[in-house]
Order: sequence, then structure tokens, then C-alpha cells
Amino acid sequence: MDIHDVSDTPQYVQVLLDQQAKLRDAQAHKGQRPARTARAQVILEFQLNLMASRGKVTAGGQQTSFIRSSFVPPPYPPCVVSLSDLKKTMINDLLLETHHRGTYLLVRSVTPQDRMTAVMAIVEDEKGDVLMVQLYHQGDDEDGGAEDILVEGMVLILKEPYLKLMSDGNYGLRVDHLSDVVFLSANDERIPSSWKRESAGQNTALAWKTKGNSYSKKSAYRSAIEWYNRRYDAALSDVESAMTTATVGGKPAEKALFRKAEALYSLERYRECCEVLKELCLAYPDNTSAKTQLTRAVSRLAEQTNGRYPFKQLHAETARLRPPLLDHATYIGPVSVQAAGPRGRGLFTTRAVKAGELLFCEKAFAHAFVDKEEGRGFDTTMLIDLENGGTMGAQSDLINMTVRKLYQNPSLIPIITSLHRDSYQPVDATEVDGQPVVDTFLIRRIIALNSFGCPLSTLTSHRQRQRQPNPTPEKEEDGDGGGGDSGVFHSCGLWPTASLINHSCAGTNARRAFVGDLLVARATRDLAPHTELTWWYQPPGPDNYAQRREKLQRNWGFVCDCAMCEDEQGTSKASLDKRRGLAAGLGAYLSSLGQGPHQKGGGGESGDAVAARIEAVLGAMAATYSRPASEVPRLAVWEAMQGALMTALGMRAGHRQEVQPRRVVKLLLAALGSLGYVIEGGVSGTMVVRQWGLLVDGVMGCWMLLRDAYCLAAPELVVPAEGYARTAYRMVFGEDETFETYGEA
Ligand SMILES: C[S@@+](CC[C@H](N)C(=O)[O-])C[C@H]1O[C@@H](n2cnc3c(N)ncnc32)[C@H](O)[C@@H]1O
Repeated sequence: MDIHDVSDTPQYVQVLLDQQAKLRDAQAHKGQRPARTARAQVILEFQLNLMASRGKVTAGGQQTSFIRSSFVPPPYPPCVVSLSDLKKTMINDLLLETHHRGTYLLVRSVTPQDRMTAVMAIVEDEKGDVLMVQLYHQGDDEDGGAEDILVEGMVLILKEPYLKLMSDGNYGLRVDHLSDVVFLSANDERIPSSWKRESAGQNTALAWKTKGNSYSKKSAYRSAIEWYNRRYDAALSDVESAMTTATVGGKPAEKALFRKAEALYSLERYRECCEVLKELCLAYPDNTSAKTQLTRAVSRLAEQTNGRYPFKQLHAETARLRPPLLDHATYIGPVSVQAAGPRGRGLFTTRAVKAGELLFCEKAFAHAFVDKEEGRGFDTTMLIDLENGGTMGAQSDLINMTVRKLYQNPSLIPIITSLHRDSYQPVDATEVDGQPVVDTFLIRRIIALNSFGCPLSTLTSHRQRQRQPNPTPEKEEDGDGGGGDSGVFHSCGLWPTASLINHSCAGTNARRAFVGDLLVARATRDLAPHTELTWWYQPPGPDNYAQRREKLQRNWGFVCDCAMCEDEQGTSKASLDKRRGLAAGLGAYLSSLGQGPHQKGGGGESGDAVAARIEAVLGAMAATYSRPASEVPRLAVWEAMQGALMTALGMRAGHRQEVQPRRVVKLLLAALGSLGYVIEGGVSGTMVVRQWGLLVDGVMGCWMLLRDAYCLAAPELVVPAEGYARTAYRMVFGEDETFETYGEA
């Protein structure tokens, strides 16, 4: 959702078509023996490419944007056979485009690694035959090769090797599943003795230690702490078993307690973490770090339990941290998972919920950030998936992160593999040779169906847009530093609870906002208990029915049957054409306003005359709908009114004083009405929202304009209008602590 889908973008369509053609060509070679190239030439070519790619990274510098491409091959399952049941094979026996099931290769790296979207090196077997190997999902792409996964001389076993023709016509071994490669330590008895003698001591724990050290030298993006702490599952069980034996004077060792608390914190088990830290503080009262950690864990537990967050502080942290991974807890409010008929599972309210109330605030399971500060270059990846089309952004990083996090913390696997995966059939094994099995293609599919594109924060994205010369209510993408409140984004993440919410165009009753890697979900209407929550996967527009339907079908495999979709299908072409014609005519009329010498309407009309004309066209547009706006929101009317309102309020043409304030109020109420708002009163005396309408971009601004219009037309309604504006703000931005700053760029 909100991912930058480039499947229909002409310049990328050609890339996709080319890749499809190459795949077909490659498959025509399936089972063939590859033409062998001399060992020396293979190594030389690789080293020349390595030098060229390292040069490119340096020359790229900070200012240019860098687009890589990552190609997803047809899915294939990981090896689930124990190594002891596989037969050894040799490079010379491998056939093109073939998965060599039932066999394994023992190889040694003979070059340094190169790093594009995979870790690459040339490997040899015991006969000295060589081949390029590409290991996917090992380490972070953004390291740019800093991390040594494949140290020269390292020996590895590739289970059920897959020899693939690559897009440049070369061939090599492609490994997509982490459990399909086994890195051997220097003293492993499976290493041939001749190799052992040659490279004594190189490819061992030392190499892994070096990896940790190289992290320690980098300040940004991936800190050493993160690397060392990643295996939380293992850390926890190690500490727990050590604690059963290691005691000091009858009490658990100080360090063990501390480590246990750290692992529990990382696994977001804050209650248990607090208990351990309390025990630590009692047993070792001089341990000041434990006290600090306890305060931190207590704050997380409070967030997790009551859903109260210091949002201004979250914004400050988001501005400071790169990537914006916030140290805050997930809160799951009044929602639960239930069956949702043909939509599969869905998320439902467990009690009555008021419009604007917090449903949940979820920390990303994995979050891949593309830094797009204004005026700076950025790196992004085009992910080419022949089954699912092309996306631009950090999706391939997100797959990497998720696969690795699961591989290193198997207790977390069910959180992700239980998400919607459509018809993908995963292998029926969770472990092989004591290693977890994580099917990369399953994760890829789950991410395609369940991940969200996201800005740095919804608020910064909105403000960035406000700074543009002609801010529009909605903008298609943030690729050029913009990004609407509901645009598409290159950064992305996986939020397991949020991904249980189904789509509806007209019935949408929840909205997501982002603050760093937190997804804040709020109700956009008053909801009865046991109401299914829905939001947009594709936002509806006044005239995007066909496009929306096509994208929902292609990306998520369903056809929306909401009232708006049904209505569009049932409306005659004549009515739709009439509606479009009226909207276009109104647009042309509005843009002609203010162009004359007296800054008035094209015919020199007064402001009230202009307003009367606008009202007449809007009335005619409304007549093209057969169902009330409270059932089928009228987005074409809403959009036309946006222009009309700006005119009426003098934003474009300086008619402000000439249109009666009451008339402005009525226009604003009619605009909200077109979105399905049912508002009682509203002209003077009282104003109560009986039903909230569709929360499209611009609604918040409309409420603020209404508040301002009331200052002149009905001062007694300023306070209630501001209250509704605040609620709308909370829905759009996830919080209202920054409400007073609205309008600041
Ligand atoms: C992100 S998942 C949502 C949760 C999913 N229903 C589940 O059971 O896990 C997206 C999938 O939900 C289903 N879905 C979502 N909205 C739907 C709708 N309005 N009609 C039919 N199916 C829908 C589709 O199968 C879609 O690919």
C-alpha cells in the first residue's frame, strides 16, 4: 500500500518487458551444459567489475540519486533436506536454469566480495573449476560492501545449488534462501586438507569478529550494538541457561540479569523486562545503568498498556534519527482479529469507538528507509518481479531485513508467516540441520501484499508539500521531494497488525499516519462494537475507478464491492460524461476568475454572483448521483468545490469581502456534505456532526476554513468547529499535540 508501483510507468514498462524476454530466453536453456570459460578469465573479469563498481560508489558522492535494480526470479523453495542426506556434486556437473535437488556443492571463495543487490564472489571447487556465486539477503545493501560476508578463502556449502543465467548473459550460482548456504569455520572437518593448509586461520571466528569491528567504525545506519544484539532469541536462551548455574552468593549474576533484561527489551517483552530489572536493582543497588534501563522499560510498558505517547518528542526523535527507528512500544487498543467473510480475516472493534480515537500505534517489525532530504541525492532500488510487476523504493531492503530478522529470531517467524500470502504454498518445514528455514519467496509475497509505503512522518510530508509553490491537496509520489498526505513513498515497512485491515473505498473508517517507524491508526468515524475496520489500499479519486479497480485486482487480487464502486459501475456513461463536463466547465470558469483588470469574475460579476454560479453548477453535478452522499461520497463534487471554495474565500481572486460570510459557511458545509458528512445545524446557534464523512486530503483544511468563516458569520460556532478540526487533524497526523502549528510550512 502506498508503494511506488512503476508497473505502468512507460520508462519502466520497457525494463520489465526486457527482463521478461531475458527470463524466457534463459528458460529456453534449461538443462543445458554451460559453455565453460577459462578460470583465469572468469576471475579477471570479476575483479575488473569489482574495481569498476567500487569506483562508481566513490564517484557517486552524496549529491546524485542512484537507482539500482533487483530482479526476483521465479519462486523456488528452500532446501529442506538435511545435509547428511545430500550428495556432493561438482561445478562441472551443473546445468543451466536447474535446481540441483538432492545435492550440495563445497566451494571456496577465491576473490574479495563485490556488493550490488547481492554479495558476489568467484568460488572454486576441489577440482579448481570456478563460478560466480550470488548470495542474496546477506547483510545490508546500504553498507555498500563494508561488511565482509564472503571473505576471500572462506569455505562454504551450497545446498541444492541453482545455476542461473544472468541478465548480462553470464551464468552463476544464485542463493536466495539463507538456510541454503552453510559457512564453515576454519577447523571444520569437511574442509579438504589441502585448502586447510593454504588458508589457515583466515575464515574463522576471526572473520566474523572482523565483521563486528567494521560495524563499530561506522556511526550511521547500522550500529555495532544493533549487529551484536540482533540474535535476541539466542541471547535470551543463552542467558537463561547460564543463570540456572551461575549465581553470586545465591543470587543471579549481575551481568546475566542485565543481558536478560536487554534481550527481553529487544523482543518487546517489556513487562518481563521490568521484572528482571527490578530484581537487578534490588540485588545490586549500586548498578545505575540498571536504574536507567528500568525507567526506560517502565515508559515502554506504559505505552504498551495505555497507548499514551509523547508525540512532540516522537517528532523530535524522528527529525534526529536516521533511519528513524524510534525507541517506543506498540500499543494495541480496542481491536481484535476476526473472520471477515470473503475478505479473509479482518480487524474489528471490540467496543464502541469515537471518531479520532486511537485504535493502535504499532512499531514496525521491519522498516526500510530511503533518505530523501530536500536537495540531497538518494539511493533507491527498482525491484523487478515478473509475477508482481515493478516497484521503486526500499522494498528489496525490506525483504532483506525481514528475512534476516526471522532467520536470527525464529520465535518471531509466525508473526510474519501468518500474514496474508494469497495462494503461495510454502514448504512444510521450519528447521533443517538445526537452522531455521525462512522461505525468501514467501516473505517476498507477504511483503508485496502487506507492506506499506511511508513518509518520514505524515506531518513532515505535509509540511514539505506546503512549501511547494502551488501545493495541491494530493500528490502522486514523493520521488521528487514532495509527497501528499496520502501519496506513494519509497521508504516502506511491515506492520503486522495494520496489515490485517481490509480495503474499502467508500466505507473506510480508519486512517494511518506515520511518525518515524510508528504507524498510528485512528478511527475516522464513530464506530459501534464489532465493526470491521477498513482503509484504503488505493485512494479513490473523482475519476479513477477503472485505474483503482485494476490496481486492486493486480496487486491484491480482489474487486472492491463498496457502495462507491457499485455506484460507479451502475451509473450510465451519459451521467458520468455530464458530471465530467460540468466539473471541467467549472474548473475553466474558476481559473478565468481574477484575470480581468478588476480582479473579478470573467464577466465582471460580484463575488456573490460568482458564488451563485458555483452553487448552480454544483447543484447540477449533485443531480448526476442517484444515491445520497451519506451512502456514496461525491468525490467529483468535492474536488470541484475545492477550487470553488478557494475562489469564494478570495484565495485566488480576491473576492473575500464580496461573498457574504454565511454563503461561504454554506459552501463549506456543502463541501463536507459531498463527502458524506451529516451535520446538524451549522449555520448559526449549534453545529453537531452526526456522521463523519470520507477523510480525504483537504478535509482538515476545510474544517479550518469553516472555523475562520464562523468568526464572521456565527462566532458561537468557532469553538465547536475548532474541536472538529482538531479531531480531523488527529486522524490525519495521528496526534493533535502539534495542532496549533497547522499551516506552518
Ligand atoms: C493486507 S491483507 C488484509 C488481511 C487479509 N484479509 C487476511 O486475511 O490476512 C490483503 C488481502 O485481504 C483481502 N482483501 C482486502 N480487502 C478486501 C476487499 N475489500 N474485498 C475482498 N478482499 C479483500 C485480499 O485478499 C487482499 O489481498
